[in-house]
Amino acid sequence: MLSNRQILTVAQMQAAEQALIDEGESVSSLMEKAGTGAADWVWRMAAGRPVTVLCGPGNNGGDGYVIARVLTERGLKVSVVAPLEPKTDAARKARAAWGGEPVEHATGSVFVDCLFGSGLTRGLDEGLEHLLLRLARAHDLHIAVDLPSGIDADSGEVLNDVLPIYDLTIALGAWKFAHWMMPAMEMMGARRLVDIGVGEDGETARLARRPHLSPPEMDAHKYSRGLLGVIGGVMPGASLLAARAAMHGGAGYVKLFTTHPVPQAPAELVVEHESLSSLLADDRLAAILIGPGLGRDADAHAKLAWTLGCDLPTVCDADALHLLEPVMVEGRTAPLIVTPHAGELEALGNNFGSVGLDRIDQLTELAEAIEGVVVAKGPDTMIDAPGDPVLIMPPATSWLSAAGTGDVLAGLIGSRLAVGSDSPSGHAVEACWLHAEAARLAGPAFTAGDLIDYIPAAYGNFL
Ligand SMILES: NC(=O)C1=CN([C@@H]2O[C@H](COP(=O)(O)OP(=O)(O)OC[C@H]3O[C@@H](n4cnc5c(N)ncnc54)[C@H](OP(=O)(O)O)[C@@H]3O)[C@@H](O)[C@H]2O)[C@@H](O)CC1
Ligand SMILES: Nc1ncnc2c1ncn2[C@@H]1O[C@H](COP(=O)(O)OP(=O)(O)O)[C@@H](O)[C@H]1O
Ligand SMILES: [K+]
Repeated sequence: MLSNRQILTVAQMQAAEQALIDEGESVSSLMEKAGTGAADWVWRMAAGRPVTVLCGPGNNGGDGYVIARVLTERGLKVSVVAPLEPKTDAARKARAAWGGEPVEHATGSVFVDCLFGSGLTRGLDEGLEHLLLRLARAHDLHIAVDLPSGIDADSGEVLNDVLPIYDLTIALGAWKFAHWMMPAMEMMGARRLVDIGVGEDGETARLARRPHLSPPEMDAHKYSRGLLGVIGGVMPGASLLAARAAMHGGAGYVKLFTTHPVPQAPAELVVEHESLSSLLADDRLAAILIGPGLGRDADAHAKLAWTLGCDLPTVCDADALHLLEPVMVEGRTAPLIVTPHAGELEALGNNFGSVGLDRIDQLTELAEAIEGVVVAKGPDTMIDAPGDPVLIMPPATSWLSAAGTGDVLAGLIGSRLAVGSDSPSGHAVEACWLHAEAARLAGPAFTAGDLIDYIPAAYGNFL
């Protein structure tokens, strides 16, 4: 059965195709499924208007010939541009079955890019880049089959400086990483998946599943729902944002520890100014969040080391990620979640020996090194825990690119960890969904403070 969440590398995709071939499929029969499935989407988009298909030399081009044949049979006017002759048997057969004559150039309504798919090994040369752009400019609607040509399927890297922007990308068989990773995902438009028979493999990366949250138990009380301690520092605003978000994330009780005055703290938030060690000695604490507003001085370092030494379920964000060292996590057994944005991921990489790697490898190596969950934030937020498949969040609104929204997310993760009803990575996923949903409900141009106001409504959408 088609898994609409599975994300495969090119090597995994090839292995999956080989498995189907071993079961009796041929490359041509797979191409027929891929091409007809893609043709259905192109047919809907074209709505009777002329279509131009650009076919490359490999099996992506082969899919293009199947699309051209199917749409011609359905009565559409179809032109094929084929700058390179087909090189694979299946593509040659598909071209013969189409039976038409390619043209040098075409104008029309719908442009279908079947130049290269997952077999792309390098950027497009100047001639192909110009052809692709010229054809794209000559059409109103742009559809990429499997992948836009010119991007690396495994990393999402865009290999040419200028490439078309697509209205629709039709993934074949399974998602590739580029469908959900920046910068490639930005040029894909809507994404649709066509089934060619690739089955479910529990080991591979996947899109994070929308969670189902529960209301408190009938006999719940504030401690049974979870007590979260938020440890602040020199910038009380950031830790206050995190604590306020946490109060709406499911935990029954949130305490903010800070030596600095917090005049804007709401009445419901308990602000503690006593010693950190006495706060951490409270055996009712279910989880700790440390980092937002902490600072990076010696005092902050000492607070972080002490906190991690208490071996409580802990979320480290922001400044804590610059101070975190391998010695601080040694011997810990309680769950640890770190929430770096791109810059903090680099900083952690320097301290934990995962530098010079691509994003996915950096993520997985770091999760191993800290023996905890890594939430690599950004437009393509990814979550990994040692031994688990990498999870990628569906894109959230770009209005989240506002100062302090990371503090809100950290508060939500801490809150879910304090609730403690799922695995630590499950809680990270819940929090990312709550965050994204609150942002969706908040609409345009919100601030981090506004975002917090939408968390209860977002929560309601997951009950
Ligand atoms: N396998 C299956 O069962 C199925 C696969 N399917 C489809 O096949 C696609 C993968 O097919 P594929 O592996 O043939 O790769 P594809 O992307 O068409 O191009 C490779 C060719 O391009 C060449 N080339 C590469 N980069 C280049 C560049 N920059 N500039 C110039 N040339 C370049 C490269 O040769 P090279 O020069 O690198 O030796 C090679 O000749 C996949 O995305 C899906 O659409 C479906 O039909 C379902 C069944
Ligand atoms: N362009 C974007 N699209 C979607 N989400 C984004 C985008 N930019 C940032 N975000 C999200 O907003 C939050 C920003 O966090 P962070 O970078 O730590 O900001 P801050 O430190 O100001 O709080 C993260 O959850 C991140 O995933
Ligand atoms: K393509």
